[in-house]
Amino acid sequence: MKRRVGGLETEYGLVCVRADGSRALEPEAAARELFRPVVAMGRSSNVFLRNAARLYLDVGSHPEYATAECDDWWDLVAQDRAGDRIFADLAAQANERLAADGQDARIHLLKNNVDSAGNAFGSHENFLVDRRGEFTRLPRYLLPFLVTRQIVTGAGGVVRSEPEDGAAGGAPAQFVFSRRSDHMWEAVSSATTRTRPIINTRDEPHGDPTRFRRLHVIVGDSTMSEVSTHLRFATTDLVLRAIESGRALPELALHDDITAIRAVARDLTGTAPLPLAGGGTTTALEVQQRWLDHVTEFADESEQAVLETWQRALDTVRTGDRTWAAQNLDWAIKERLFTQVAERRGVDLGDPAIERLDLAYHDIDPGQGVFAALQRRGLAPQRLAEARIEAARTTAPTTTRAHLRGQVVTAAQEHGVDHVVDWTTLRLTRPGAMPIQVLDPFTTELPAVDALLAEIRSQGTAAPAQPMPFA
Ligand SMILES: Nc1ncnc2c1ncn2[C@@H]1O[C@H](COP(=O)(O)OP(=O)(O)OP(=O)(O)O)[C@@H](O)[C@H]1O
Ligand SMILES: [Mg+2]
Repeated sequence: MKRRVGGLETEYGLVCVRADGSRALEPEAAARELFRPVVAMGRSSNVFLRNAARLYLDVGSHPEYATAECDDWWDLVAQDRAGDRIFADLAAQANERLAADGQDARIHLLKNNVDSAGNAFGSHENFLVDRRGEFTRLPRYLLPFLVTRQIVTGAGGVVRSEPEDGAAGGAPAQFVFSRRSDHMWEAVSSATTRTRPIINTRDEPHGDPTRFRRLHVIVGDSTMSEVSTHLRFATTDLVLRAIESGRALPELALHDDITAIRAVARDLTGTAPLPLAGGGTTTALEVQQRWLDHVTEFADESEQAVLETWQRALDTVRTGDRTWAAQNLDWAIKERLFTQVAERRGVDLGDPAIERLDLAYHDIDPGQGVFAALQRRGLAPQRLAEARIEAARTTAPTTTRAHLRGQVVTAAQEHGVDHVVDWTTLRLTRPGAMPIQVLDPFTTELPAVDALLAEIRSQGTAAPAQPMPFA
């Protein structure tokens, strides 16, 4: 597929603490407070916004934002960043209500993947693929790429590895490319939580099932850096295109994906031997470089910047020179930050202060989050213009069917007309209203939608309702 649709689902960690750091509200109660304006406006904790994204409360009290369908990966980053701001505003509003109520309680939303109790939650990438392509052939080529992709796009973090010799004193704390690697239990499966696979095969295309499938990639870390988020989609898209092209591909199937993903996380040199299914070994750096070299053969002019950034990321691991990466890639930004703070305080990386810093890095509150503070000091990237991120809060991507959904939701909100939409369907809730199906994610114009918009405008109340106050 030359043009591909994709979307990113982010589950946020939710904590509500007192000024002394102890827990103030249980997650369920904090989530209820957070979603109060959403439920008041949308009469549900599962709504679609004017930017065509889905905002909802998933099981386990993890607020989730799923971006609209994008076919440009910088658009996707803008839509994702807009989601952070929408949730940051909801949290700020909830905190004002709690304070006005005299409660010593503050909600924090964390765009990360593991909470302090060791529970993992997700950041799922969705890619449209052709039904006729051999879906069953995908994992063989995609898995080695995804297992090793963390050396580029991992969020970084600290784990306590098992001591190799059972020595006393506990396991040493160690910086890793991705903590999520330890929470992956299967390579491919149709479950998302129970066994947590790298690729989820649940067949839910959100489109014409005879033409499309939706590839659901579960392995990614939530990334704060726009460069890291962009690379997750841009590199995977290129690899998918290579697989779809039918040409000869790098044969790098690993002997054991799950053992390998944990080993890759812990090896900051990228050179630890990874046994291949067909005998012999490879390394994380080799797998990534082979794929990069392979896709370079057919990438076009507009993709040169992605190839260069990908190469820079690999060179960082190969040479150990962090100059560029420590200001661009999440794992390297965190590696430098944690190392500096640990040295300054005379503690090791396993110290609780470093764990708190890790959480604060992912706090989406623009005033309290460490990532936002680093951005202000020029130590973390901001590639997208401020205006583009702000516009993405209320404007859907214009090059996919999200454009249609965005128009319908915007008009319905402005005119106070009850409606129900999902990824494929648009309809009014009045009795007898016919649903409009948009089964091709690339559709951006449809006469039936024009008619629906005219109906909404004619039905609308004389004094239009205000759009949702948070987006
Ligand atoms: N045909 C498609 N191909 C690829 N991505 C799609 C397609 N249709 C929708 N998407 C994207 O897939 C994501 C779906 O998010 P959603 O949270 O609803 O996921 P789900 O897997 O269907 O459900 P849940 O998270 O409730 O299990 C969105 O980011 C959306 O933009
Ligand atoms: Mg979801």
